[in-house]
Amino acid sequence: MTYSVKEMFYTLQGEGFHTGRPALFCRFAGCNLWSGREQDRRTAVCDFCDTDFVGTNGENGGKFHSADALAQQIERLWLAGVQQDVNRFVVFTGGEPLLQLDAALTSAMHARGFEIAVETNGTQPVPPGVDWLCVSPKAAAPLVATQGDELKLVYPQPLAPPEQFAGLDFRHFYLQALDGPQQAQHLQAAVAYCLQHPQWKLGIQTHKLLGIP
Ligand SMILES: C[S@@+](CC[C@H](N)C(=O)[O-])C[C@H]1O[C@@H](n2cnc3c(N)ncnc32)[C@H](O)[C@@H]1O
Ligand SMILES: Nc1nc2[nH]cc(C(=O)O)c2c(=O)[nH]1
Ligand code: SF4
Ligand SMILES: [Mg+2]
Repeated sequence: MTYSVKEMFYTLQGEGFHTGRPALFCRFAGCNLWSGREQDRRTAVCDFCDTDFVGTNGENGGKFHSADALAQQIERLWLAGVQQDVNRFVVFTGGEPLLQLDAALTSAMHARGFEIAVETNGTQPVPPGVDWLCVSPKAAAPLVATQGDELKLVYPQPLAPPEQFAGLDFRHFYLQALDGPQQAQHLQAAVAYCLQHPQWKLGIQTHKLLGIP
């Protein structure tokens, strides 16, 4: 298996349950719900993406020709970032990470002592070895990952209201305001929804507030 990685960076998890936790982010290239090209955004299944996941030209990006080669580079970047080597934590995201993440790579990360988190749109089967699964469903995309650790719904999506997901098997339910020109209104609406439906917590994209990657 060859893995195509857009970028890798050491930062704090900015979103969801593990907000604030130091993590090595591995952003895979490519997604099944958008080409990543602006001219295709209007017609994409997922049209609000805040991320550039095209190609392998980002910081520490590239093609890795085996699970071990990629795991070794993730470990190197982790070690380059930390002073105290504890609590090893990798977040696989993208693009859509479950187009590429496989059992060989989760095994190679576990062999190096990493806890593994995944940020997925929920349209792909989940490989074995994922320690923390965050599913972020998209309206008009089939949801196959109906259980996990946190469900993080970008809000509002008129065709994917929270009630559609409230019965699924997750430990935490977050509404994350849709970032864009209307973000302030979306935040207010998310606050109001959480107040009325205490099953849900407000999720903030804290890295954007902090100005960190
Ligand atoms: C860029 S996606 C990559 C992982 C995966 N493809 C997914 O959609 O979950 C990472 C997270 O950012 C969220 N996200 C993307 N665009 C956003 C936006 N404009 N506002 C708020 N959250 C957004 C996604 O829903 C997802 O939870
Ligand atoms: N700091 C930080 N936290 C994040 N949590 C999820 C992210 C993502 O793009 O998947 C992300 C990201 O891009 N940066
Ligand atoms: S599914 Fe995720 S990576 Fe793909 S376009 Fe949507 S937010 Fe971006
Ligand atoms: Mg992001």
